[in-house]
Amino acid sequence: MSAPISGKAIKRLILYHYILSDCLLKENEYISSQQIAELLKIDDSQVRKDIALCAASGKSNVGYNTKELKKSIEQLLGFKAQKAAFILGAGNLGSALAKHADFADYGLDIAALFDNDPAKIDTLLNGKKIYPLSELYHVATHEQLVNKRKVEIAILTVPASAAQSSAELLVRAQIKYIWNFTPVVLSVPEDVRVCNENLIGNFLDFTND
Ligand SMILES: NC(=O)c1ccc[n+]([C@@H]2O[C@H](COP(=O)([O-])OP(=O)(O)OC[C@H]3O[C@@H](n4cnc5c(N)ncnc54)[C@H](O)[C@@H]3O)[C@@H](O)[C@H]2O)c1
Repeated sequence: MSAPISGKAIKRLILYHYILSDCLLKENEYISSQQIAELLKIDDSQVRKDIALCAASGKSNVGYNTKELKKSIEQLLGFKAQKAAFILGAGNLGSALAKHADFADYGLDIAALFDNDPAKIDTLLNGKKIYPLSELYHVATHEQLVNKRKVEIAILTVPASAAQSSAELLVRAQIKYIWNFTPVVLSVPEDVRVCNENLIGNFLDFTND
C-alpha cells in the first residue's frame, strides 16, 4: 500500500487543481512546474515532488499537459469517488455549506440536513430535506438499506451548546468522520475522526507576522 499523502501536500495539490482549472478555461494546453511555483510563491522542487505523487509526467521544455495533470490530481485525491454527508444545523453556516456548488465537483454529496427548529423541518435546502435531529439514526439506516449508500461523514454546524450531544447521535448513527465547525472539542470514540475547522485560527495564523 502506498504511503498516505500529507495534509499539506493535499492542500497544495488542491491549489494546483485550481490553477489547472483556470488554465483549461484559458485554453492553455501546457503548464510547467515553474509556472505553478511562481504563481504560488513556493519552490519549484516542491511542486515537482507533489506532482510525482500523481505519477504524472511532463515534457521537457513544455511542461505538463494541463488536462491530464488535472485528471491525475482528481484520481489521486479521489474527487470522483462519491462521498455522502449529513449537515447538522441548517443555520447560516450549514445553509451556506449546503448551497456550496463546488462540493459536488469534489465528490461530496449532501444527503440530508438536520435541525431542531420546527420552522425548518421538512423544508428543502438546495433540494435536500431538513429532518429533525431525532430522525438521524432512521435517515442513516434508510440511506444504507434503501439508497444502498453508507453515510459516514457529518458536517457539524449546530450552536456550541448542542455540539457534544449532536456528536453522540452521530456516533450512534455510525458516522466515522466529523467535520466540526463548532468551537467545541468533541469527545468521540477513537475510530471516529474529527477535523476541527477554525476560520479565526487561520486568520490569526495568517496575520501573526
Ligand atoms: N469554524 C468556524 O470558523 C466557524 C465560523 C462561523 C460559525 N461557526 C460555528 O458554527 C456553528 C453554527 O453557526 P451559525 O452562524 O450557522 O449559527 P446559526 O444559529 O445560524 O445556526 C445554527 C442552527 O442549528 C440549529 N440548532 C440549534 N440547536 C440544535 C440542536 N440541538 N440540534 C439540531 N440543530 C440545532 C438552529 O436551529 C440553527 O438552524 C456555531 O457553533 C458557530 O460557533 C464556526
